[in-house]
Amino acid sequence: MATDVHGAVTPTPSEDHSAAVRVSGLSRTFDGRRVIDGLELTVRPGEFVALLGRSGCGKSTLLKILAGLDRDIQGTALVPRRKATAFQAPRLMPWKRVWRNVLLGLPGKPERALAERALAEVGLDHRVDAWPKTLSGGEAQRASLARALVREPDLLLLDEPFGALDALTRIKAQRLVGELWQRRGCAVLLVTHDVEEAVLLADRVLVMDDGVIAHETRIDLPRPRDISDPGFGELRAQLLDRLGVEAPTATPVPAA
Ligand SMILES: Nc1ncnc2c1ncn2[C@@H]1O[C@H](COP(=O)(O)OP(=O)(O)OP(=O)(O)O)[C@@H](O)[C@H]1O
Repeated sequence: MATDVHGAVTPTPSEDHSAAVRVSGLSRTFDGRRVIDGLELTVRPGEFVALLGRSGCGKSTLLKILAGLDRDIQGTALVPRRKATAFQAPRLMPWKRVWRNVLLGLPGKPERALAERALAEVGLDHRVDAWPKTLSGGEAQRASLARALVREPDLLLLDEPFGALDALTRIKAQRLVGELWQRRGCAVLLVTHDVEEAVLLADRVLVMDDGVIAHETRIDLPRPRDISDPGFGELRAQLLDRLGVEAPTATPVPAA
């Protein structure tokens, strides 16, 4: 069953299994400036979509709207009732142990075992009783992912979840998200600044500009993807070009 961002149950999407996100004519204005301007977007169930775009183009605004955190909109944004988010900052409550953070906000009296299972899925079974301040950056981000997974989402909204991680931890976290997505089969919308990350993980990469989806690239490379594959490099270069960034080239070795 899908709801719109105002929480009203829509008449048709419960039978409409063709989309996990259906956005139409969406606009959001801040101080007289239209940051999102008649945006159209459809994400299929189980699809992994990455969203790129220059800083300030409205990516996080779109994600907040889809998460139901910003309702001051025009147009429609239909999303599944079961959705979950993970942001760049893990947002763990420091006064609650990790497992309690994972269950935070769930209705009823969810059992600890539920949190334990989700924490095991992200490789944190040994940190169930830890306090958030004792977690490393990568562990905190994985706890935040466990909190999202425990909701069994049909749609996972990720806003730069790896942005603050060091390079090695980031690669591990990307791999984990790829595995979780394949195992869970939920749709993912990932906001990122990292073109390589987008090509590595997504079925489709969207570029946002001027308040709309200005460009889309389908990534048909087989998984698991290899960044040294020529096809990977080609797609990365195309997307960098779209973003107005020159792709790095090998530095010529000066003749002796
Ligand atoms: N609550 C707000 N009040 C006023 N302006 C806002 C508000 N939220 C966002 N904006 C403005 O809307 C524009 C889009 O912001 P948003 O955070 O969505 O961009 P972004 O594409 O996610 O940027 P970045 O890649 O730097 O995170 C920015 O110019 C921002 O200043």
